[in-house]
Amino acid sequence: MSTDTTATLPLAPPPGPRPGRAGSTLEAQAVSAWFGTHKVLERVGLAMAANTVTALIGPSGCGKSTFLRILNRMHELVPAAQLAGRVLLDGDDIYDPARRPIDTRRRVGMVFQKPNPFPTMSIYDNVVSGLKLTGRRGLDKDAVVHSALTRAGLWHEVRNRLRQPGGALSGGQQQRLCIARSLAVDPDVLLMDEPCSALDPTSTRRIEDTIAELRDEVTIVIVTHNMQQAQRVSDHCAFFLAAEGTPGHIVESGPTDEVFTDPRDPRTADYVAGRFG
Ligand SMILES: Nc1ncnc2c1ncn2[C@@H]1O[C@H](COP(=O)(O)OP(=O)(O)OP(=O)(O)O)[C@@H](O)[C@H]1O
Repeated sequence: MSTDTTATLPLAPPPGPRPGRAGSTLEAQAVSAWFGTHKVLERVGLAMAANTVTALIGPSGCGKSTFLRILNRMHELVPAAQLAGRVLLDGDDIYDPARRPIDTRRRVGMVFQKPNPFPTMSIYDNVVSGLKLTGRRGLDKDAVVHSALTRAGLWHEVRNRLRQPGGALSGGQQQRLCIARSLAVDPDVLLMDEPCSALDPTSTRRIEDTIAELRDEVTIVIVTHNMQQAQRVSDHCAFFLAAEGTPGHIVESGPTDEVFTDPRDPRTADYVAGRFG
């Protein structure tokens, strides 16, 4: 790889979705969570089918982000955080003592609310930054960069400036760079915690387009406060609520169309109609 800041990668044809590749199923069973003595989730059960997008919706503080972090073992990094229940990734409990957290985090990637590329690191190095950490050595890095940036919908915008710093990109481009960084380690599941909340409408649409394209190869779980976005991007939807100081729980989950147009629970109807939260 040249150090020329205008360098492009001599690769053709551009890679599309990985052939024969499918996302994984993820299933939470009776998941409860605490921070110290504060119980924030109560026996949450949710099946997230392979190659679907599941949106987690609900008012602030009902435990959506905590639940998301439990799905890739980031919750346990918080001091005094505890949990009960099981999370099955393709049928295997990610909390089995024999399994290493790093293996789960390689298979279950995460994109955060605020784009967080390494700002002084080049675009190229940002994309490959997770490879060593996750034990994926000996790969053709140029091919990984080309593929991950293409799948994140960013390749054509940055192909001529791969050696420029990630921090020089716009907010929306930085978020797609973070998606590319997650994709570079070849995850089966991608968790997204309000990935568009810091972005303008155009950048938001680009990320939503990217989510639609990635559905064929990864299973996606997204937290969003934007009801239109939940309807646009998700196949399934789970409505969380933590009423009056009680721990967060799922009031209702199901196909997104049904949750929005024909909810079973009046609290869901009120929330999706914007009557509270
Ligand atoms: N690191 C932490 N230490 C202690 N309590 C925490 C921590 N993180 C979250 N909490 C608490 O857990 C509860 C659930 O928070 P969480 O961030 O999961 O909710 P949320 O639904 O994602 O909210 P928002 O939509 O505002 O992001 C809240 O009461 C919050 O104060």
